Amino acid sequence: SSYRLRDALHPLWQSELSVSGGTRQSPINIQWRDSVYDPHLKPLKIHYDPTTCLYIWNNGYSFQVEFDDSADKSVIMGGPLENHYRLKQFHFHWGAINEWGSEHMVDSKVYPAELHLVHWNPVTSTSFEDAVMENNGLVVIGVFLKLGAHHAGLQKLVDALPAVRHKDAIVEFDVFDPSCLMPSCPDYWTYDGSLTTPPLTESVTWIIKKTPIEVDQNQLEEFRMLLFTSAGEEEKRMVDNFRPLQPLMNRTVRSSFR
Ligand SMILES: NS(=O)(=O)c1ccc(NC(=O)NCCO)cc1
Ligand SMILES: [Zn+2]
Repeated sequence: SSYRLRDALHPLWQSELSVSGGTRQSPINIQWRDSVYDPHLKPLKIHYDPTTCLYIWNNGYSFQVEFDDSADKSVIMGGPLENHYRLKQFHFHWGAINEWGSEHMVDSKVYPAELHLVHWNPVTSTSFEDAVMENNGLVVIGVFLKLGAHHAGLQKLVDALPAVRHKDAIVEFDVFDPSCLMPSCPDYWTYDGSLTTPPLTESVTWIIKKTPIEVDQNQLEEFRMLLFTSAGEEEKRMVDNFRPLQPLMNRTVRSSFR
């Protein structure tokens, strides 16, 4: 729709026009009826160790929670994956108002926000930075957020946001289990895509959960009080930090459910 076009020219994405030749870019609109049920897809297995949580910081695009990925402590496996992947970080994308904010869409339905849990393949890469450049080096689990009940698990994260209001602010965040942000429904879609912010590399196996989690208005408002800007600069609210939809091109989205 119209605001998507406006966002394509949003300062954050002026480089948008420079990514030429991409054949598997993200995000996409998932057309439920065009997705193909794949009976070979296994249930996703998630084992996060809350003590691997390190800190939360404002990287100027989003707020991000970083994990200790020096061992196979917080890992995912199963689903469409051939081996295990290590959790590196998670972050969110959201809008200025509840009418938009997610990166992916389902039948053109947009959610107010989207969580991304970013993992890398320690079997084919020696570090996250390497895996960013590897075909299928990364797995990102996408979880939609919808307006509804207060999310108690998220609140611990929200309470830390004032401490990372400005770009490059960082605060220790010791014990947090991101499994609490996962919907209980096991259903997901999966497709081959890319990072949605520079370097936009086409190294991501996306796993998009079908069922959103619920958060309340106050929790979304707290996201919108973060700033893109550093301390001392003219304040710019951190909102609309999502990339516009990208063409599906020659890709099929598979579903784990009928
Ligand atoms: N939004 S997204 O596709 O999940 C994503 C995840 C990681 C990155 N990049 C990243 O973590 N870079 C740090 C060092 O390469 C960019 C976008
Ligand atoms: Zn993201």
